[in-house]
Amino acid sequence: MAPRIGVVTFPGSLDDHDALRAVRIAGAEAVALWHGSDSLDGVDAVVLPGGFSYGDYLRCGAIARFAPVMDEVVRAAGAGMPVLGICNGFQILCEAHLLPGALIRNDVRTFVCRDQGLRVESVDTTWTSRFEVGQEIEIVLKNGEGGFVADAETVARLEGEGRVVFRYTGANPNGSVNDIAGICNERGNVVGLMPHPEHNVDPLTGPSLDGRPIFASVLDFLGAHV
Ligand SMILES: NC(=O)CC[C@H](N)C(=O)O
Repeated sequence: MAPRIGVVTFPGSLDDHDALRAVRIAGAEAVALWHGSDSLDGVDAVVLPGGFSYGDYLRCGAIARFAPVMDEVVRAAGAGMPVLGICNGFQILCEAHLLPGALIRNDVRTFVCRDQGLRVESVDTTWTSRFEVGQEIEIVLKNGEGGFVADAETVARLEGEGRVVFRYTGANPNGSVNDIAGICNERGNVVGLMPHPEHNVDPLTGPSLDGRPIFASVLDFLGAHV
């Protein structure tokens, strides 16, 4: 039986359908989950998609973090379930304290939308095992609040423990400390990144298929563990 991967829709989610599609393209069963639910419907992994949950009011992800479904996401993440937060999903993971640090307004003070070069820094996560360390990839970046910040001690710990998963290449697009584009938790089952791998899975829309290994990696993991 194919692993079941859930994608949570919050009011204001934008990229939930693309995430569901990316999951299907990878070969998993895609399960739509709802923010108001207190159940993860027995899924094997969860994606928090991009968008503008609750209209980005207060701060991106600050209200979504209190959605009923998040209690289950936090519990499942603690039990080792793979959880991926894409852009607004990354912001929600930080607000929920599943990942450290915060995402603040881009230093350029404008929304940034472009194809972004990234370097894969860690393949020791549930979502990146299919990449090579140092691999250069291209993934869509589109957000207004993508600047990753954390206190110096936290940044040093992330760097020292190999928990920086992706780094921007070329000019830093948003002021993220150390060019950080994505990080993981200590166990490597929770990953958050600002770029959108779910938009880079189809040759029709391109420009690359570099998002595919993210979803293939978790399928490898689930194939071995479910
Ligand atoms: N693409 C997104 O998920 C955007 C996230 C958030 N609304 C921002 O602008 O930063």
